[in-house]
Amino acid sequence: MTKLSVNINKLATLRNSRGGNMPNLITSAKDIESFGGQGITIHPRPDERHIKYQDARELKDVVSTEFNIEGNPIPKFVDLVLEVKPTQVTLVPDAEDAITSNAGWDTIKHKDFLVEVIDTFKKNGIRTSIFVDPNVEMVKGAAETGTDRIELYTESYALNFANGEKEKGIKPFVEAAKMANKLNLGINAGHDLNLQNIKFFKENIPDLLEVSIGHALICESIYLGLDNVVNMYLHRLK
Ligand SMILES: CC(=O)[C@@H](O)[C@H](O)COP(=O)(O)O
Ligand SMILES: NCC(=O)COP(=O)(O)O
Repeated sequence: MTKLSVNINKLATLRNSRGGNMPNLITSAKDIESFGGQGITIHPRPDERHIKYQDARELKDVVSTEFNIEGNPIPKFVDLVLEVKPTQVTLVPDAEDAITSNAGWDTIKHKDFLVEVIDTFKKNGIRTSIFVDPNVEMVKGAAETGTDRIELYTESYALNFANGEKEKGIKPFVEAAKMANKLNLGINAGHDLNLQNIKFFKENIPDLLEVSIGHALICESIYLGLDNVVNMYLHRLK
């Protein structure tokens, strides 16, 4: 079974745009779980433009499914994760000014760093995952870091799928996943997955353990919820 972990970064972006506490992340996380979501993902960035470090602390007390914290393991991120102790930490090599994640780790070049930081998290009972491009050499490098899982960076798949080239898009992911299976690495995936492209991805990736989905899921929730809410307003305005 593939678990769905809902990334709530975008809810925090919306909340922060007005100050105040709407939408409320704690209520939203609980609701997502009550609707069947099997995990909550957050990706606090150094500028805290969406998820704030304090959100991570508060969510820890209410998330009863899997809590996944993603981010670049700079010292303050490492301290936060060690304090919060989520189920899983996903290491992402994103630059401070990145609009969103845009590359996986070079697991060969950064092997020593990754070995050290993964060891720290694992000693604290936190499952580790590292964000990688669908590249067999990077998967082999990931296995050497001691990580429990990899997260396949799916932007290229999503782009190819949207361009009508799903077979071309999925191919490197199938190869990377087969290598991960061979090396006993668990497989997660994420970035730009959506209601259109998720089924084909799931059907083709052997032993896909978890997907984390945020941007599209929140947009789709707006598209699919607008009809209902507009009509609720109209009803009250009668
Ligand atoms: C690692 C990954 O792909 C996601 O965490 C994605 O980067 C979401 O982050 P933003 O919501 O900041 O775009
Ligand atoms: N790890 C990927 C994630 O959490 C969500 O990415 P996206 O769906 O917001 O692109």
